[in-house]
Amino acid sequence: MTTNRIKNIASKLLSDNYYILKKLTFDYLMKDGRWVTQAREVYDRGDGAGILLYNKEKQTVILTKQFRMPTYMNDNTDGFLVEICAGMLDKDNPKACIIRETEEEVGYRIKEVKKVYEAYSSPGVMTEKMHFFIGEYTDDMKVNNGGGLDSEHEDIEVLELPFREVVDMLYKGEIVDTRTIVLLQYAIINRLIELEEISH
Ligand SMILES: Nc1nc2c(ncn2[C@@H]2O[C@H](COP(=O)(O)OP(=O)(O)O[C@H]3O[C@H](CO)[C@@H](O)[C@H](O)[C@@H]3O)[C@@H](O)[C@H]2O)c(=O)[nH]1
Ligand SMILES: [Mg+2]
Repeated sequence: MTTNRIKNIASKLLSDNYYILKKLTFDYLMKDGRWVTQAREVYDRGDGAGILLYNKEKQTVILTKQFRMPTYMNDNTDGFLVEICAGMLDKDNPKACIIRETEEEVGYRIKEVKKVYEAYSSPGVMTEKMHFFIGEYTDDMKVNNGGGLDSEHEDIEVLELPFREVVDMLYKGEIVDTRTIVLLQYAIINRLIELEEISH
C-alpha cells in the first residue's frame, strides 16, 4: 500500500460497535499538481466470498433468499433478496470460507470449487474484497437443510431453481444483487449449463 499521491493520513474511529467505521482525512495530489485535503468514511467488515452452485445434469442452480435490512431501507419493498450463497471470511481463507458457508447456508458439503473473480464490493465506501467461486453440486452432497446459523438468527431460504428460470429472472431485472448478477453472467458467458437459447 504505497503511493506518492497521498500524505498526512489521519484516522478517526467513528464506530466499532459491530464492524469498524473510520473517518480518514488525508492530503491528496490532484492530477493538475494541487494538494487538497480530502475526507472519506471507510467501513471495514473484512473480506467476503460467494459461490454459484450448479448442477449440469439437472440444469439447476442453488441460490438463497434472505432479509437484507439495508435494501429495505432503500427501495426493496419486502426487504428479501435472492442471492448466491455467500459469507464473510472471518479468519478463514476464501476457499475454506465458501466451503463452510455452503454447508451452513444451503446444506451441501462440497470439496471442489473454482475461483473465477476477485473484486472490490463497493470501493467508494467499503474495504471489502469479494472472492467469487463456482462449484458443482450433486444431490448426494446434501448433508442438511441449510438455513444458516441459528445462533446468529440467520433465516435463509434455500432455492434450487432451473437455470433457465434464473436467467429469465436476471433478464427481467428480478435479481438485484450485484454479486449474484456477476456470477450468473459468468455462467451464461462460459456456458456452465447448456441452454438451447438465451432470450434477452
Ligand atoms: N448483531 C449483529 N449481527 C450482524 C451485523 N451484521 C451482520 N451480522 C451477523 O453476521 C452474519 C454474517 O453472515 P455471513 O453469511 O457471514 O455474511 P453475509 O451477511 O451473507 O455477507 C455476505 O454478503 C455480503 C453482501 O451482502 C458481503 O458484504 C459479505 O462479504 C458476504 O459475502 C449475519 O447473518 C448476521 O447474523 C450487525 O451489525 N450486528
Ligand atoms: Mg451469508
